[in-house]
Amino acid sequence: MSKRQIPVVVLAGFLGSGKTTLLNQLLKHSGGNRIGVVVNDFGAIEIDAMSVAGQVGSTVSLGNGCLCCAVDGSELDAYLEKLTRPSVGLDVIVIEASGLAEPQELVRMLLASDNPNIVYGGLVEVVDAAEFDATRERHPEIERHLALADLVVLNKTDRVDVGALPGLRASVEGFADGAAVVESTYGRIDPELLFDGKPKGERFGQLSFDDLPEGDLPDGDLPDELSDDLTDELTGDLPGDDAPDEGGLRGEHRHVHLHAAYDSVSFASGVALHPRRLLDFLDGRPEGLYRIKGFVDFGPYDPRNRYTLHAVGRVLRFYPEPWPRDAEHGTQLVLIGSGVDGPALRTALEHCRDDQPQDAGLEEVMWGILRYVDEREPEPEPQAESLEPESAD
Ligand SMILES: Nc1nc2c(ncn2[C@@H]2O[C@H](COP(=O)(O)OP(=O)(O)OP(=O)(O)O)[C@@H](O)[C@H]2O)c(=O)[nH]1
Repeated sequence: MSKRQIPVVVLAGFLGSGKTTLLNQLLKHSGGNRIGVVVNDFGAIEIDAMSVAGQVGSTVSLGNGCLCCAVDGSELDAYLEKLTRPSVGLDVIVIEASGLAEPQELVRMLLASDNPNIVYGGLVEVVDAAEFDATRERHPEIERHLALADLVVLNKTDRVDVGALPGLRASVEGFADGAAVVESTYGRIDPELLFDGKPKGERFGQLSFDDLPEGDLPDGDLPDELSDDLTDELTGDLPGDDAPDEGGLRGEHRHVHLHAAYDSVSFASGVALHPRRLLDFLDGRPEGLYRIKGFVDFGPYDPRNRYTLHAVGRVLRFYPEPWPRDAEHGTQLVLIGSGVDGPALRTALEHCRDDQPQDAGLEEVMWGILRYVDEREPEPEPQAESLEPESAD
């Protein structure tokens, strides 16, 4: 009797494009589908894993470092093995890649997996509409990612002039090589696009090893010493199927990865941060510091709420929400940037700590922060009841 294989969808997209937001939308409006989630954070503190709704149960976290650099994908295989046990009863698994992952490496791992219970379900690439041109200029690799996508979600259209949207969409479609492009705000897409329904007449879930070399880095873009190796790899040298090449180009140096140019800095503090000091830090953040995310504790300045902080490029937002019951109060931040001075950033954040609050209770201390407060994205009408996931074990 043939068993139904569980589709595994890769959710990719550059830093801050809206992957976690989209994933949370899917989880809330799953239409009765049971979704397993694998989250891959780039920083040492697993902010994404903590930000996924219903994170207990069928969510597993592959933290600290891009999954695309796992040489043989064995860690991923181990998690997929757990998630695909019949007792878990999942209909679909979504892997949220880090914002710097190379999607083709993840796709390759899935295609190479010998887990008989899964089938590769396609690559969804999330694009920040407002940042698309700037990101592409800095990282032309994005064009390559779009070419591999089965579905492109042009997200944050609310941040783009209505008049500019058709041109932007046409540009994205030009790179997307026939894949469906859907526009969204706050990741609100029809969940059917990922589950049963595939965009009619368009490519979805058809990628195979043969497709992966296409649109990948041409030799000319690579340093000479890397190009032969990459060509080998793209022409069928599957991850893990030859002897490790210690000290050679295998693993982290073998392919040119987007995240090679980025560093992450993690900062945690049990001492509350002073709102004004943090704001000064954020106002003066260096240009290369593209992404900041995490949770901030302003202690006595707002004892009821924790503040989720998101900076994407120059956009800064705080989202206050009551501290979860029993949550230990504290600040946890991940900062991701290119050409940034990690120790200096950490020192600057340490200076934001407020050991002896002098002006606690003075409302105006929070005013600066409140200028950046965004209401949580408005909820659309519920489309279906959500389903509480079971434990993966
Ligand atoms: N204006 C606007 N903001 C959005 C939209 N979608 C997401 N955001 C915001 O963009 C920020 C980043 O969103 P995330 O979902 O965390 O992005 P991500 O791709 O998971 O980020 P990384 O995992 O760091 O790569 C958050 O502040 C979101 O609320 C949108 O459609 N419009």
